[in-house]
Amino acid sequence: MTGRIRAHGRRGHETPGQDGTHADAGLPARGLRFLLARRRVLLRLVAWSVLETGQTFLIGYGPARALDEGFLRGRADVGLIWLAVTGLGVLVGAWGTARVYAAVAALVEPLRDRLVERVVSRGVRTGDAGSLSGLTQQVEIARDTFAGLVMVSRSFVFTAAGALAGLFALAPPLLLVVGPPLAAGVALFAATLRPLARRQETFLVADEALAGELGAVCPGLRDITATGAEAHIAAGTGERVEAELRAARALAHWGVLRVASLAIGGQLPIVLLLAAAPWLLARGVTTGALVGALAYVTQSLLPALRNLVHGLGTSGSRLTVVLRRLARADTGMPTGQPGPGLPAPEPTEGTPPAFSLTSATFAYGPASTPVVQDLDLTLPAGSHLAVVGPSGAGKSTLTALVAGLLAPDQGTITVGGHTVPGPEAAAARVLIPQEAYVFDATLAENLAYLRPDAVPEEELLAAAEAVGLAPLAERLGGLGARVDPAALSAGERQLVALTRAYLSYAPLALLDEATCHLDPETEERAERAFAARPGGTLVVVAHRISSARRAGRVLVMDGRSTAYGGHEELLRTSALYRDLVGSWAPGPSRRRSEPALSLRDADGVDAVAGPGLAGDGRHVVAHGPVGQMQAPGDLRDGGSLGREG
Ligand SMILES: Nc1ncnc2c1ncn2[C@@H]1O[C@H](COP(=O)(O)OP(=O)(O)OP(=O)(O)O)[C@@H](O)[C@H]1O
Repeated sequence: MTGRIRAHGRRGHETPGQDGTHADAGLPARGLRFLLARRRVLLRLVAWSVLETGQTFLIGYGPARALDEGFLRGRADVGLIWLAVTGLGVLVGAWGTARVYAAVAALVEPLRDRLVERVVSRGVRTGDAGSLSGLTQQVEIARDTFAGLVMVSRSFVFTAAGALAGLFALAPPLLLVVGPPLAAGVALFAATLRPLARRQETFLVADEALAGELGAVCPGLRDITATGAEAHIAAGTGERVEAELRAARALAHWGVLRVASLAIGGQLPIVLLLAAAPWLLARGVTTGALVGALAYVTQSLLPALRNLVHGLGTSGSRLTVVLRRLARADTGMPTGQPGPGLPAPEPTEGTPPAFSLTSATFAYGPASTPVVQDLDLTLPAGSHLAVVGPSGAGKSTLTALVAGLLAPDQGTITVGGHTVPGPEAAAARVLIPQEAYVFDATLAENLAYLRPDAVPEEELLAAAEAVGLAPLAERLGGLGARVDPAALSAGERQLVALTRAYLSYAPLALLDEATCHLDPETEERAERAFAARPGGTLVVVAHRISSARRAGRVLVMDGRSTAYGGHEELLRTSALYRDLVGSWAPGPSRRRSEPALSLRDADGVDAVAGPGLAGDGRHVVAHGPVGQMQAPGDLRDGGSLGREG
């Protein structure tokens, strides 16, 4: 078979409650306790930050003095000395900032260590390696974000202190011009902080939910199409896109206020200083002081405020979300709601064939040799067909055409009387590929995924029993047990996928080597269960002779030539089929005296065949080891093949 996708994705359905977006009263108190326990580090941080205050002070004061006492009085040497003092101040400030980083590390690393310790001990206790790796990643986010927050908020406080002190030292009237808009901007920002943080959180949760959804969906696109779940997946993903869009809009509305606070607190003072220049000069404010004030606003206050607004506005809420999750050891695991699945097929007048190909031709490229050419094949509802052929003969291509994954270049295909491709046809078939799609949710959610309705527990258990999943279900801990796809063997995943398909309303089941990892007995049980679905049709791309024997009809594919008939008939008529049967591992030979199937032709005359059956236009009554089909119409015959090789 061609490669198939195994998606281990999970369907995250995070709600604010689950995600910890509601207030967690313990968190601020714990944060305060953490800081108080590190008073010495905090003191060191303050001490080094004071150097930054001094640097800020000099950024405005130095140039002001250089102008007023130096350059404007024709004393360039004095001006240069003041500029040199300013430069020295900047150097000392930079040295202080480097020490600040070390102090911040001393504050942040213990937080990280403590969080890692908690996360790891929880992971060791629960043995939940997947959640452990997710949580440690969140710890790193928390560490980086916390460090960023400490830096920007500290920087704003000490820069603002230095700038305000400088303005006062230069000329107190300058404070009257710069102070009120700065205070108004900071007040507006403070007022928007909480609502903005809530919206930021909502956005983050919506963003993660969408990313989780896409992470789960994208690797399984082929399987989703194969199982006809496109509409459901599109609806689920669409909801998440909408949720993120709504969250982004709400965030943007509040973001406008954030920009306004920056404009009022950081940019308005520049305009006011320029506009009030005559008034200030008239009150004895010197030119140098005016230039110094402009330097404070443009070089210190505005950048510090901008960092605060962006840093606290974005990182603050991110940190809150992450810390809450870590505090609750909650990574937002999914609730994994079962999807609406496939709609029940519309009841139709009469019973259309399970599928029908009319002059179907398909090639993978315009210049390629067709894999399927001019094929007419009609399979009555309720049949059991095995598709066999050497590797590369086109078996998967045929199932993909019937499933609507590929479109024929010529001819038409219908499933359940509905044209392929189309939603009705998609709802009438389920394709189970070789690589089974199992997702990280409960077993019940995995099994009921293709059902639009709530599936009673008894039905799930009955399906598990029929397909052969029951022992695994018991071992996993029942229907409510969480399934870790990576912890299942390939065969176990196939059993889960088969049971899911068994429970779906799609009457046509296409098993594209979907049982290749099962042992022969389990494979037989699963195939028989599918064949016995009332009104169900089973198409199996067979990889064992036993599969072909069990099926009422066999389609032999070999490039562009095909042969169609019962097992015995094909043994007589198809050299390729004889070769294939010979090359398959021989099972214990059946005694010819023990008929596997008895055939009753259309006139009610019984005929006896060996393993398998033969002949068009016959009804089949099964008994004996191969004939344990239970459902009426299980091996109903009547398939027709327009083109035989
Ligand atoms: N996506 C593709 N693009 C181009 N050629 C393809 C593609 N998929 C299959 N083919 C070719 O089409 C032919 C039929 O492939 P297909 O997978 O249907 O065969 P198969 O009978 O299912 O083989 P197997 O038993 O090995 O899985 C092969 O020659 C294969 O190389």
